[in-house]
Amino acid sequence: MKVAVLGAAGGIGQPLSMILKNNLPAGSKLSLYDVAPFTPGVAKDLSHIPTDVCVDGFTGDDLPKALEGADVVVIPAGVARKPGMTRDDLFKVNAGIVANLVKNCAKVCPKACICIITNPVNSTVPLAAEVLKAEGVYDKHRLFGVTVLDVLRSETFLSEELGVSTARTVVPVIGGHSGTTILPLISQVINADVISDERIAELTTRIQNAGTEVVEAKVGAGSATLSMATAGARFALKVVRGLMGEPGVTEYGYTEGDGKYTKFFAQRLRFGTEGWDKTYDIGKISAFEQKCLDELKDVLNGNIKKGVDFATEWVQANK
Ligand SMILES: NC(=O)C1=CN([C@@H]2O[C@H](COP(=O)(O)OP(=O)(O)OC[C@H]3O[C@@H](n4cnc5c(N)ncnc54)[C@H](O)[C@@H]3O)[C@@H](O)[C@H]2O)C=CC1
Ligand SMILES: O=C([O-])CC(=O)C(=O)O
Repeated sequence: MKVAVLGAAGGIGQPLSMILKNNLPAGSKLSLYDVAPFTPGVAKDLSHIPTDVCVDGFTGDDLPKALEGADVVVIPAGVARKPGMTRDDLFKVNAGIVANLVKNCAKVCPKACICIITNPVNSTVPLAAEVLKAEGVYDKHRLFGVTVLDVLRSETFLSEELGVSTARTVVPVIGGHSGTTILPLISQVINADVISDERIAELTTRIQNAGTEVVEAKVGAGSATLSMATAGARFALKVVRGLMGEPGVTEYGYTEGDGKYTKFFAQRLRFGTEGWDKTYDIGKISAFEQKCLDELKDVLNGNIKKGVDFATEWVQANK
């Protein structure tokens, strides 16, 4: 397997690449690309870790070299939030970055599974889909928005709440990846019936605002990087396991599914040898969760439209 990380020299990119170097199957290749000129140095640094994963670093005009033969591309390239900003405020800068990187993927590794971390994920993923369509290579089973950090946070907060190990805490998180579009299904957590409705509402809000909690605590130095690197690696390694033919590997991710709720929607996916091959129904949800789900659809649809509209213009301008 070859995994390329675009934005590999950044706050997420470096620890994500380190986790991948330490955990990809023996014989894999890890390819790092970033506009930062020291990216080959990050690769050199990682290359001294004794695992059977070969690392290469690229910058500048060498993006095609970085992408050559990639099976999985993970994209954390772009700017991060500062206090007072919403994820949507990042769109202006990050939309063009994602469009350009994805166009390169379409040309060099059209069959790669692309995992987008760059915010606002709710919009950058539909945007990427349009760019891939314009290049004639879009396959909805191979394009993902990485929303699994919401799952990690939910596992942490719910295990603290219930006093049980994180290893035994499973929390589905559906919808999207910003504010009220993040919908943890706390009613489905084992023993959640001991948590009051009021407390469930508080926990839901905390999970929805957890990114902002980190942005504020980092006082201007960026947003979640280490927890995100952990989440991004968990996701990418599962995509790899699916591609390698391991049965029954699942995770939550934001993709173009069956359109039951919104065109792009985060839900549990199963990974196969051609990308995701099955989405799981959200199951029985509480009245509170149903109300949240009804309300998030308009917001998410607006975010999706924003990405599609941008891509339509971008594709015309960059023919
Ligand atoms: N999906 C999620 O759950 C999360 C997403 N994020 C998002 O991830 C993105 C990256 O965050 P950080 O790593 O903290 O930011 P960062 O600023 O530390 O790193 C971003 C990296 O992207 C690189 N970059 C910029 N333009 C590029 C281009 N055209 N090609 C290649 N590389 C390029 C920069 O040189 C930098 O090294 C942000 O948009 C942030 O909002 C952050 C946390 C969670
Ligand atoms: O909040 C942000 O800007 C970064 C992010 O997506 C998260 O931490 O969930």
